[in-house]
Amino acid sequence: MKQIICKDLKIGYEKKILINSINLTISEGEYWCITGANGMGKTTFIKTLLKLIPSISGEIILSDGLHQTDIGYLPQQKIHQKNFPASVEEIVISGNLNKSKLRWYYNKEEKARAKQNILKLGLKGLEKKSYNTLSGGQQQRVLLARALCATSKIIILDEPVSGLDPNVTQDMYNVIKKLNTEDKITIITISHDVQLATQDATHLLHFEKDGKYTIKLKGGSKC
Ligand SMILES: Nc1ncnc2c1ncn2[C@@H]1O[C@H](COP(=O)(O)OP(=O)(O)OP(=O)(O)O)[C@@H](O)[C@H]1O
Repeated sequence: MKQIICKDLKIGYEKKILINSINLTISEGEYWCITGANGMGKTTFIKTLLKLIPSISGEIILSDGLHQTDIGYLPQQKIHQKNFPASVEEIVISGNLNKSKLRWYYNKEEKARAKQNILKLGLKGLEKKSYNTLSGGQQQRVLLARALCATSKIIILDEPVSGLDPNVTQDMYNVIKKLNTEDKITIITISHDVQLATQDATHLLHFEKDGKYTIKLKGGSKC
């Protein structure tokens, strides 16, 4: 089932076009990995998909009843965010805010969903801990559990393993792979580690200089 269709999508900022004419379709259950050198426009692309910034031209079509709120987002963590003074359970349950914005409390299902995602991400026992006392890998799991409270359809991740040591990095990739293969969640992730990231990806979107890009499918064939 098609979920996101980009048609002649031109991305960038005022007077600065980064990628010209992106044409691609992301379907349910796919795992897209976006690579490219620094400054090529990877983060700009996902922010454009998330409608956090406007495109220069072209279209992003959400297909088959998908809504913008069905797209979960794990942003790149900035240093000051690592010191956020809230508990694990408070952060995870806040993933429901998009849906509950007309209410000032969380309902039963939202609380159950938060509990379930805490379990799924191996955070049981850490619920009352303050986020700023956790390791980098645990913090990423908390943010992923939060994103899962917002959606069970698509998750977009901006460099989810940045700053993690190799074992924790592999752990994080395993968690993401499980969400993709077992829960059928569509994954769109940015990575600098092409080899590790593409071990699980079904599609490799590579941004190049001069506004160009390539798409490779698992197994190496181009499309
Ligand atoms: N708000 C902004 N206004 C203007 N230019 C911006 C803005 N944000 C980013 N840029 C510029 O757009 C270009 C692409 O940035 P982007 O963050 O999308 O690259 P990236 O491929 O994700 O890089 P990295 O791998 O370093 O994270 C860079 O030259 C950057 O300086």
